[in-house]
Amino acid sequence: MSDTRKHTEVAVGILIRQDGALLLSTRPEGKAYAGYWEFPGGKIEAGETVTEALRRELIEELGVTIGEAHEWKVTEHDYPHALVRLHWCKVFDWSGGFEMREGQQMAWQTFPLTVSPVLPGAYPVLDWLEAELGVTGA
Ligand SMILES: Nc1nc2c([nH]c(=O)n2[C@H]2C[C@H](O)[C@@H](COP(=O)(O)OP(=O)(O)OP(=O)(O)O)O2)c(=O)[nH]1
Repeated sequence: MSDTRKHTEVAVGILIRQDGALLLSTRPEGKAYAGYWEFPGGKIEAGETVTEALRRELIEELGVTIGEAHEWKVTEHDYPHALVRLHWCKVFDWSGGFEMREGQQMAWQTFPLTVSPVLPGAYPVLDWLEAELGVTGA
């Protein structure tokens, strides 16, 4: 029953470059929605904070060590494979190279996005980001 499904907690990083571009990457083969574009991140493991999980995931996936992660929004999405709770963090500082350690593709994006398809769980956040950049941009 849907109201008894347990949420999978996920930490997601919105890496924002100085020019305002956002980092998206593709989901590796073998995962649900393989090939879809998403913000980097992954499941929070037992005992981890959102920030700790995000830091670990970005090292594992991209070889990037993040500075401060600013927890921004929490959203939920009900997929056939999982009911996820997404903890969105903005990140402005990082160090290290971008190595696609899981064979992903990456792209720095501004609006309108030029990559697709994007994971549906990211749609609301993309709308908020686009609205913000519309206000603060230019
Ligand atoms: N990373 C990320 N996950 C997202 C986004 N939007 C969205 O709905 N999700 C969902 C998809 C997945 O169900 C879940 C993330 O889980 P995952 O399977 O990618 O995490 P993981 O890397 O820890 O996976 P694994 O080690 O278990 O293979 O969150 C997004 O923009 N980025």
